[in-house]
Amino acid sequence: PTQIKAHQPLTQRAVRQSTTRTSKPPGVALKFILGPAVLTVSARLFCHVAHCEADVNNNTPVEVVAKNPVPDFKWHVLWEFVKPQLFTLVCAVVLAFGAAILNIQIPLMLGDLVNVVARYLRENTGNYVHEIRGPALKLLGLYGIQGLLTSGYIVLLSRVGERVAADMRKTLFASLLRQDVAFFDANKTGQLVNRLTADIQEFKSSFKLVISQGLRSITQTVGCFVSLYVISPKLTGLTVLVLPCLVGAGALIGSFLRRLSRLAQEQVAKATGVADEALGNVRTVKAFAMEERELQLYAYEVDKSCEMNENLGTGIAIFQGLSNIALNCEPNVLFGCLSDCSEVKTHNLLHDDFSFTVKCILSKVVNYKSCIHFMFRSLASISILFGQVVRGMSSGARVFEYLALQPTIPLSGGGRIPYHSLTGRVDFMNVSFSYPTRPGHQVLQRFSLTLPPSKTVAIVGESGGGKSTVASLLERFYDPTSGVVMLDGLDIRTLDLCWLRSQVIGFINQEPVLFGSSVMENIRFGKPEATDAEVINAAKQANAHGFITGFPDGYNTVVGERGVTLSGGQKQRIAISRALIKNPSILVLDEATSALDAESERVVQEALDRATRGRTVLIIAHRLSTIQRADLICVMSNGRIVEAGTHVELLSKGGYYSDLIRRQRAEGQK
Ligand SMILES: Nc1ncnc2c1ncn2[C@@H]1O[C@H](COP(=O)(O)OP(=O)(O)OP(=O)(O)O)[C@@H](O)[C@H]1O
Repeated sequence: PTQIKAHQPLTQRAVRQSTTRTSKPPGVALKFILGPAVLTVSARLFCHVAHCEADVNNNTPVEVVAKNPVPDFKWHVLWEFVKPQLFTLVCAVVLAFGAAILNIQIPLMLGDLVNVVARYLRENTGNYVHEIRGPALKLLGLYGIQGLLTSGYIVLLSRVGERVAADMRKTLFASLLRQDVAFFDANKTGQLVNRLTADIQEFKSSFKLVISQGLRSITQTVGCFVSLYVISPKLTGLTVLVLPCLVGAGALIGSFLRRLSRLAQEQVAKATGVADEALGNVRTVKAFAMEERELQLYAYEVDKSCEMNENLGTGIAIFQGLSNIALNCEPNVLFGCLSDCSEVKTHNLLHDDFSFTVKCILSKVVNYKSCIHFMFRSLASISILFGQVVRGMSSGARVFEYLALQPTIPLSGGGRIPYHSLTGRVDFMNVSFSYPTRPGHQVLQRFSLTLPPSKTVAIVGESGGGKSTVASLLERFYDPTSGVVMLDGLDIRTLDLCWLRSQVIGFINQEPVLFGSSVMENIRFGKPEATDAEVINAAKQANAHGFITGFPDGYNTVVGERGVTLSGGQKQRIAISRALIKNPSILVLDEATSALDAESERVVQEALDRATRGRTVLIIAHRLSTIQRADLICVMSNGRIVEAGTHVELLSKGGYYSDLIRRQRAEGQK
């Protein structure tokens, strides 16, 4: 049996396993009824806690965004997107309204036509063709105009929908790119991409459907209502009394369904996140033969989202069923009251002829009943639309939630130091820091360090000691919880961040990430306005020109997603070229050679030695051999500098550094 199991296709096994994992516990329906309520209460509590912790640390409470389960749908934000399309939208609405009015006219015209046919059949006199021509042509004309109006409003409406969706996508993408690094620590990429794609798609579909179908149903309802009033004002009054109760009950169930929808959409985004992570790291997944586990994880999340969406579907179905029952029963209840209706009594008094009275009332009743049925059918289709409104609004709310986010570290604004007077001196003064996603864990504690202009400072120390965090603070990926980082004596929080990152600091890390475009574009990423000659010059400085020109397509070689078609050393040298092209005053090398083999390291090190000349350099190093020539070496432990000096000074001290060197040599000999 084990063997048979081993040969089962992955999908079947994963699906089976995930089914067992997600098999419904008893009372699952209850969970979904109580769940949202409990979540709302608990989310409020937790949000509060997260907020308090973040406040204590003076950091962005990023979790608040991630944990807030029900963002509100903000009409004013929608208005901002719709405003530029207002003229087109109004035209679409007018055309749709015209089409709906004609829709009401068509049965009446059809009635005229049928009357002519019936009269001719009954009396068999007159010129049939002559008599039928008028109503028939009118009806044909009506069909034609109705068709034109319908095409017109669909064209306009789809234009509005597409443009609103495109604007939303662009604005949301811009808003996401603006966010702090801490925001990306707290939110999975797949979930963010889901908001850009699935949520906006859902919102767009709902938007278009609600306007086209909603307008038709509402117009028909209003048209029928007027007809009802003409037939019997009293019965219509009774209807008006009953309707608000139905609408109130509907709104109540609606808010519950919206919450359910929101949870279901969150779950879909979570499943996308799992797939995104697995596909994005497919080499690691394959290297560990983890395809099956990833599939199980994905199947588990998909099953959960399927279950939640089924529950939502059941909720919507129950709601629509109930509203249909209510809408269909209402006319009958009204007619139950008809015997009591004074209109009937008046008819009885006025007309002694009982059969005449019955005929009059019956025709009125039939008219009223068919009219009210037509109206309730329209109302029923509005209630069906309601499901779409629920989904559309919660998708919209999810999009708007991220649009409203303001980064705590603004990308632009602040001062710039003129290039000729910039020395590149950096001071960390009493910096304490904890990551916003882990506010209780202090990574740096009253950390102080100076990077003198044009000198090389290396930080070494145990793993997790906070070395990379120092580099992140210099790049201003995060702001210190307390203390200050200064550039040429100015707090970097007062400087223009865009200038700082694009012109002052060059950053090269252990695993350089390239984009799936050409070598030329990847290097130019460091300075978009750079000429081809500048790109080639930067590549020469980084020892990259030789291998690039060795490729058949030279600088036009496409490097594949994240640079998969290049070796580690080649990627690193392109990353160095990318950093050098902006001619930065400060270079940060975060373990830039630690992922390379000895030969690649030698070539890259050569490039780095050339690149670091005349600049302020911060090297975060694992391999101590690469930093021996640094002007200052600092040993970090638990977020503090415990030892500092040159290689020779530190060796002679016989402290932490010499201990590290000894350990590394011992590891190398093993
Ligand atoms: N984005 C993050 N969110 C939360 N905690 C983080 C984050 N990045 C790092 N940390 C934590 O901060 C501490 C310091 O990490 P850091 O990467 O600065 O150490 P390091 O000295 O560079 O380690 P290594 O030499 O292994 O790269 C670690 O405990 C780590 O778990």
